[in-house]
Amino acid sequence: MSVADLAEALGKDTDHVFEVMRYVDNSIDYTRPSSIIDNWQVMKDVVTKSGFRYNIIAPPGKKEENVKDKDVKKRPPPDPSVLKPRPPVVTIMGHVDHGKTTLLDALRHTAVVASEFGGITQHIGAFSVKLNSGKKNETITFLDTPGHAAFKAMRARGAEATDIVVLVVAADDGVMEQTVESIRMAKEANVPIVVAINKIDKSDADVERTKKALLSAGIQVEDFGGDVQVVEVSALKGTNLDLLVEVISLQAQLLELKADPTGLVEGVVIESSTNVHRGKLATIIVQRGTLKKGAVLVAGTAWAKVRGMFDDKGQPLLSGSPSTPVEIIGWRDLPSAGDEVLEVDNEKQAHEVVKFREMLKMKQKQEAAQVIIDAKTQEYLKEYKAQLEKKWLMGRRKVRREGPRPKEIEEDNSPHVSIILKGDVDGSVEAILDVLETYNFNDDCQLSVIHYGVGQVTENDIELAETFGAIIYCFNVDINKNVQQTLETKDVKVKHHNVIYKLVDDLKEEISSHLPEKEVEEILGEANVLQQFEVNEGRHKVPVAGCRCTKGVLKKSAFFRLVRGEETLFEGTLKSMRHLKSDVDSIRKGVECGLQLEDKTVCFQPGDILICYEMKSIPQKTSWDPGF
Ligand SMILES: Nc1nc2c(ncn2[C@@H]2O[C@H](COP(=O)(O)OP(=O)(O)OP(=O)(O)O)[C@@H](O)[C@H]2O)c(=O)[nH]1
Repeated sequence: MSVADLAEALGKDTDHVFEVMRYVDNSIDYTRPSSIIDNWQVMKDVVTKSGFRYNIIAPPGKKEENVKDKDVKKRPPPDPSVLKPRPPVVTIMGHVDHGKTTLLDALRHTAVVASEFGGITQHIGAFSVKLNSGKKNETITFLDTPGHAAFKAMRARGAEATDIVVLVVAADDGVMEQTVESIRMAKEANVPIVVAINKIDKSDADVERTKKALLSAGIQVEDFGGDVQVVEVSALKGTNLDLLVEVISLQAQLLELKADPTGLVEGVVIESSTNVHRGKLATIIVQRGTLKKGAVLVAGTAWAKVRGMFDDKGQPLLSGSPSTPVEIIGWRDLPSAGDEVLEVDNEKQAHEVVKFREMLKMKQKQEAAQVIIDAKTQEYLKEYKAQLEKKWLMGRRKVRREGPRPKEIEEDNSPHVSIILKGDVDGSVEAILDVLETYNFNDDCQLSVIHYGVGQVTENDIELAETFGAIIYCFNVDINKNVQQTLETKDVKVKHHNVIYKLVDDLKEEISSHLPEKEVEEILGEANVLQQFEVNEGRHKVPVAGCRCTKGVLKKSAFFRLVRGEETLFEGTLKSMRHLKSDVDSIRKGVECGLQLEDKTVCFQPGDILICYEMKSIPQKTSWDPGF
């Protein structure tokens, strides 16, 4: 930072910085506004002496590039003329243990049996069931992740992958908590329901009761005149599964499900996993376009160049049309279930999209972190202020924040200085208060901070100052015209400062001026005792010191101290001062004289010293050392 930069950061001019630097060590080299302050301590000192506080933060990173929106979005809705029928995508939902997994297994088994390839099914998150009857090539796609958690997760990401919900309700158990929850979620997503009343093979199965309970739960069962189809099945025994598939197919026909099989692929990730042999895998359901090998896909911040596609029987696929679950190999990163899948033109675009999305993600993370940091800072500041208040109240004996009551002032004649402190920012006021904290009341003058705050001087401040006889100290704040007018009618002192140490120096002077004057000795002269005489005073003989003035002057009216070696034998006034035979008022250096003390009992010896002094009153200075 240069001197000019620092001045700007402080909201001052460079003269201010140079002025403060006069009181800062090692700052002699910084003579021009462009001088770079390379000494950290100098920087800190200038800041604190200016009444600010500093925060140490990491240097700002590279300036954010002005990145263009490189994201890729879904295409606008297709022209109805290009739409082709597509299979329904079905999710099975229901209460715990009502038989979702068993039903899926049974349906998958049906699929295997019906499959022309045969082979072993593998779990890829979804599978297709070919209908035995009906139109040729008619299939249903089942999402192989039962339970509403998966459904919820998909919806939370805005992926409406499901066309029909099969609600499994165990006939022995009836409608339970998660049955109701599943109904609510399907309704919210506006997805039609087909009910599979399961476990009808069980002896305690009660289909009628279950239907009634469903009706109460808001399902318009067809037996009761509603439009929701109900199939009674046994997933375990395989009873009525064909019927269930037919009913689903019927429901799908009612929905007239269609999709655009042309153009760039759009889809949704159903499941993703890593396989030691095959690498990163993800099953997607194509929703638009037809997926081909070599296509480049983006899902969240992951991308893939499709190296291979497989169906749920592990058979390689050449293409994936809408509603078909396809397992894809070729992912560089694993996408997450529910991620929207979009085909892009080439790898370069995939890179750009991913980079852009990562940048957005990072930004969101930073913003979220900033919110937390801001909240923490606020919390810290609040705590800091509370502590400051507490500190001031505790330190009242030293420096009274509240100051004395007006009545106390009238009764209390001991020296005190009351102040009101107004500053431009919290930091400066607190910094000054911190300095005032170092004031030591041993000084015999009490310092009271009647009031402090941020902002301009107000009428209220003036009123307070008048009541308490306080001085208003302004740090970097002005007084507006109206307040100035009020001020002119009052006997209130206002002092302006914009450098802390100057404000403190001023306050020191103010405090000093309130201290009582101090009595000090002023040595006028010194005399050596040559011998003791005795003179008659009435009937008594009194001792007189025969001396020579060796330093300064001896004044008769002044005080004298008789010193013998280390010992002081007398302190007081003279009875008489003579030179030869005559009384004199003073004796100069080199002149001999006879001095008689007020105390006649004091005897003299040659070699004694008499010191002549006067008492003088001098103004006191406060001993307060604020540390700078
Ligand atoms: N008798 C009979 N038992 C069944 C039937 N369907 C499922 N079960 C049994 O009910 C129990 C629970 O079946 P699951 O398929 O695991 O139930 P789920 O709904 O998938 O359970 P969660 O995965 O825990 O939610 C198992 O012991 C099944 O064998 C059925 O039609 N008849």
